[in-house]
Amino acid sequence: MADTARFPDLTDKMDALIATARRSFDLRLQTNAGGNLSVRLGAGNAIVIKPSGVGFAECTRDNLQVVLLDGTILPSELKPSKDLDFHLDLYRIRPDINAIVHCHSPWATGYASAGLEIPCLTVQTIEKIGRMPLIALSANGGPQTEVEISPVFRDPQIRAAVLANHGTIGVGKTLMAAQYLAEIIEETAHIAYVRDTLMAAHGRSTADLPRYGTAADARAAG
Ligand SMILES: O=C(CO)[C@@H](O)[C@@H](O)COP(=O)(O)O
Repeated sequence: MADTARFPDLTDKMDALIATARRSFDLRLQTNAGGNLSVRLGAGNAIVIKPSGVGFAECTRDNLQVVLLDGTILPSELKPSKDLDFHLDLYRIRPDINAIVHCHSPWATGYASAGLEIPCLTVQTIEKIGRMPLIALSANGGPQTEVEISPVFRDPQIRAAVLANHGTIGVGKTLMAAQYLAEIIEETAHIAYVRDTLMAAHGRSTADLPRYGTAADARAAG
């Protein structure tokens, strides 16, 4: 494990990442060895990231990877996540991002596989997320990389996105903030499916729905 002299918060950030990964696994946002998550170290120029091929429930202080923002991988028996490059690029272009949770949560990935952007249809989702763009697969039809992901997150308002046929990304100032977004994305996809199914069954259209927004919207409307 990299030395704590160089990164005094290393152990704390590793333990936070392990706890976040376990929470995702326990909530079934991510099973098997898919998905990945990372957190920026206090020094600012390095991150801790899940090792490639290791499941969220199997992350330990010994297998987590430390990588500098310039791409230098600190010595380890394992390799960092296959998605390392998009994680690093997001930290470089968005100083406000200190944590990233990427998972293949089923309801959201179902929407993403249907080519549908998940509607931010609850007041909480409007308030916490605002909009979660659907990001297309890479030009060769493979998983999205920083080429597709970074341009979307250059908008400082974007804190969540859905990857077509792949999964979701939540970013935040802390791992818990990013994790909460991963949970809200999944919950919103499930709620949207229930709403759309019930409306179709009752012959209703979204035109029948009331205008709504956040409490701030309501106050502003007077
Ligand atoms: O789905 C994808 C492809 O990028 C990844 O999230 C998934 O395979 C996990 O890869 P890693 O174990 O992080 O290397």
